[in-house]
Amino acid sequence: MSKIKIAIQKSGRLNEDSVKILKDCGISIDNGIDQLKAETRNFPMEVMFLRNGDIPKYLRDGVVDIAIIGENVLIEKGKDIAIAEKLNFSKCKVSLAVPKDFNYNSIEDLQGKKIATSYPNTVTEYLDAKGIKADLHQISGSVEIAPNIGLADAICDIVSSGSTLFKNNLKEVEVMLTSEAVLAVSPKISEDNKKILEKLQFRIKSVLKARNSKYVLLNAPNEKIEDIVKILPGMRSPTVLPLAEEGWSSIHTVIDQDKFWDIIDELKAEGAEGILVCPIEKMVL
Ligand SMILES: Nc1ncnc2c1ncn2[C@@H]1O[C@H](COP(=O)(O)OP(=O)(O)OP(=O)(O)O)[C@@H](O)[C@H]1O
Ligand SMILES: O=P(O)(O)OC[C@H]1O[C@H](OP(=O)(O)OP(=O)(O)O)[C@H](O)[C@@H]1O
Ligand SMILES: [Mg+2]
Repeated sequence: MSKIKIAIQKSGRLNEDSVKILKDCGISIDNGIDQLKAETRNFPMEVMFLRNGDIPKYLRDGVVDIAIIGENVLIEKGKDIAIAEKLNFSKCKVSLAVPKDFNYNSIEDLQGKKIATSYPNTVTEYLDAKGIKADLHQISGSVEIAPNIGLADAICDIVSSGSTLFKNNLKEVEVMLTSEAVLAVSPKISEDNKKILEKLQFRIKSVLKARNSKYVLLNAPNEKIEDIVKILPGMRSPTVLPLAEEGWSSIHTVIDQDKFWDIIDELKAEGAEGILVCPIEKMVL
């Protein structure tokens, strides 16, 4: 039977969440930590542990069928590679930054300047579109230190909390792109493995949907049910069950995590009591 080959990052920012999402999809990896390759239980899959930056080439060559990779890396060196699913973790930006005392007004201020980066294609494309010519200095890490040691006037690198920029006395001046972890697909994937990919994607969608949803139970007087149901954006319509106490009901529904606190305030105002909020493990739609 065919097995799909998936690449995940060997170590670094993406590794833990990549292993976790596979686990939440019911796929456990047999002792992958110090190996480059591991088998999985319960699913026709082989896992390769690779460097994030090398993965686009392995996908292009068909050495692996799919991969969990930072979208920013695909934009930099894998524009020909398709994204099957966005995974909602490792969210970051790729930005241009300059020293805090640089009097920056517009991108024109970078004309002819020296920019240090690990993302030369992304920067070149961004600057070309704005008619700016800069002198790129490609380095593979610790980019934020470049202006302080006189290596560059500006930098382009990943920004998340902004604390690395802050510590190095830099300020973000242009956000070139936003990124998150994605499931990418090799253009050479076989028909058999495409079917396995479909199964995996179905599981991933259920896991992601569940992560973003909460199961809510609450009690309310019967005369308030209609108003409360109007507030609740459930999967279909909420479940309403009578309580042992005459005149009261229990209402059950699923709501988006992001909307949760706003909705809770409205529910309380309508007389809801005993509100319970529970995590959901999987949501099959
Ligand atoms: N501070 C951050 N916050 C959120 N996501 C990040 C952050 N830094 C990096 N990422 C994301 O995680 C990916 C992997 O970053 P990491 O620093 O672990 O590896 P790397 O050194 O870029 O790659 P390699 O695996 O090739 O050594 C990046 O491409 C980006 O998508
Ligand atoms: O805005 P922040 O939250 O500070 O995150 C941004 C930093 O995170 C990444 O580095 P990482 O810590 O992965 O180290 P690395 O350079 O060794 O990859 C990235 O290269 C930035 O330097
Ligand atoms: Mg890094």
